[in-house]
Amino acid sequence: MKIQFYKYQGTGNDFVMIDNRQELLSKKDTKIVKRLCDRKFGIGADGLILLENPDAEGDDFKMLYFNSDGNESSMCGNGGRCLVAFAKFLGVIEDEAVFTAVDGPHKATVSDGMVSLQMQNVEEIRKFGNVCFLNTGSPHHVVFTKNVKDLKVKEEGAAIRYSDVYMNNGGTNVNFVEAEENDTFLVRTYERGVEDETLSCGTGVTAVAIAANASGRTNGNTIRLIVPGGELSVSFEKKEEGQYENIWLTGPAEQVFKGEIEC
Ligand SMILES: N[C@H](CCC[C@H](N)C(=O)O)C(=O)O
Repeated sequence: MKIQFYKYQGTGNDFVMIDNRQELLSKKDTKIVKRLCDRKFGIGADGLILLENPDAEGDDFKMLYFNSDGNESSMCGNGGRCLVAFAKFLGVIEDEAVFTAVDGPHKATVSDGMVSLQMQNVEEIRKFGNVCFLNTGSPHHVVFTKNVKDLKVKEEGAAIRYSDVYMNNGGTNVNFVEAEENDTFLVRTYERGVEDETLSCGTGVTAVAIAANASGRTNGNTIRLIVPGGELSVSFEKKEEGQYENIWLTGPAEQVFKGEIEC
């Protein structure tokens, strides 16, 4: 069966996007998803996203996210932003969206190629020295360090992701962070389910921004994150210790190409 697909990227985190409202693609076929994401035998992407008809009253659509290993996964922040741009391109929305993803409801706005996505509230942040662990729709280990540009992110990230602490609890994403001038941080991310460094991770930079505030590394509530694929910003409201709400991830989302592929 021929399937039409669109390729999107948000600060270098790239996705195969499929309008699956006719439910042409079987959601559970891990092998197909893995092949479509394969950078040699398929289209190539960090993940694959299905736009589906909404279940919840008042929603514009539903989001299903798959990592490039073919498995359905937790929330993807950059993917959510790209999906909103895709929905606008398809005429499913105009400049605002309400949709449900694996981690619950999301609101978003889109204008001039920039998408702002509201993320789930953060209820708990665990701190160990220069490390924070929190969930922003996906689990993130955040380590504040120096000389991030010299790190071997794939090796060092995998060592943490597969360590006993995380191995038997579903694993984690790993973010290496270096403070720049106040309210700006450099971030490199090892992504679970891609099992490599990605050029950007939306739920990752969201975790970094909140961890920086929670650990006293910034007093700001609008944080600039510089990633290998570009720049994102995260804004939030701190309610109480470890409680953050009204969290918004903002950055570009671009359609790169479209095509058809035999599935
Ligand atoms: N690989 C992540 C999900 C996608 C995260 C990332 N692409 C983002 O933009 O949030 C995980 O399995 O937890």
